[in-house]
Amino acid sequence: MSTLRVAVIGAKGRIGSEAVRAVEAADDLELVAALDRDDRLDALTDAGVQVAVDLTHPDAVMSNLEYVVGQGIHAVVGTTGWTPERLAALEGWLAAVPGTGALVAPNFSIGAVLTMRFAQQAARWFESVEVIELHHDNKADAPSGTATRTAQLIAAARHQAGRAPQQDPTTHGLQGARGADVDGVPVHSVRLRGLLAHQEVLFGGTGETLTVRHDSLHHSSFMPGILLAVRTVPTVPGLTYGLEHYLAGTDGTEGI
Ligand SMILES: NC(=O)C1=CN([C@@H]2O[C@H](COP(=O)(O)OP(=O)(O)OC[C@H]3O[C@@H](n4cnc5c(N)ncnc54)[C@H](OP(=O)(O)O)[C@@H]3O)[C@@H](O)[C@H]2O)C=CC1
Ligand SMILES: O=C(O)C1=N[C@H](C(=O)O)C[C@H](O)C1
Repeated sequence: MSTLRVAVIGAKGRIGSEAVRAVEAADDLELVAALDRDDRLDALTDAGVQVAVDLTHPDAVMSNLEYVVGQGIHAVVGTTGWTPERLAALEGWLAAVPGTGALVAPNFSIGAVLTMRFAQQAARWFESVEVIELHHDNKADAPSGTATRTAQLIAAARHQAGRAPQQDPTTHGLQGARGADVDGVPVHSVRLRGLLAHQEVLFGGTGETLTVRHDSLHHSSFMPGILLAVRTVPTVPGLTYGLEHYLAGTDGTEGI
């Protein structure tokens, strides 16, 4: 059986080290490069890498991807900090190397992908919605990539349903008390030692609330999604945003 030659960039980090172990344990994948800060990216070409997994830092990911995609290496990206401008830049680099694919996944865990989907479905039925994300105390970015994407999806679903933007009644208070505004959806970020990655989406209507909650309790929760992405990305040229696009059909159904 021929194996896919894989690299992990950010290999010494919390999720990167788990990804190294997951790739090494997969019979159909071969870990041929494990890079971290200060390692040279040309090691990827020297090692004949076919798929590179970036799990680094919002400050590092764009220069990494410019090199990776420029070399025609497929990219699986879990690193956060994505903006429309960054996605457009990545799309431009991919267009210059036809046949090369990149997946940017705000979250690789199935539960988080489902949370986003359920939140999208619920969004049009409730007047109020707020997102609370809770993470470990070393996280560099806030709000989390997952919470940002969740709020964007909720806002788009509300807009599509013709729902008016939420009105914030606050006239007195401290700056920041109502969280960050992501497309009109308040997003609150908690950073606490002992946590890993958690999210609640709170919906409110007349006399009722609905809470959709997801908890990643260990970095192993992200591994099935990363391995699926590594195996799929060579078959999907161009930019894909969100693991849900790779899940369709994997269990014989239409996907989520
Ligand atoms: N999409 C998803 O499902 C998930 C995404 N993430 C995201 O992944 C990213 C990493 O998270 P986490 O593992 O917790 O962070 P860590 O800080 O634990 O790991 C990042 C690693 O990348 C290294 N690094 C920094 N810059 C570079 C560079 N230019 N080249 C190579 N390596 C570099 C860091 O080195 P140093 O320590 O020296 O800075 C560190 O070893 C974050 O953006 C996080 O949000 C995390 C979990 C799940
Ligand atoms: O930094 C993390 O830990 C995580 N980052 C991603 C995010 O910002 O959404 C995914 C998950 O929440 C873990």
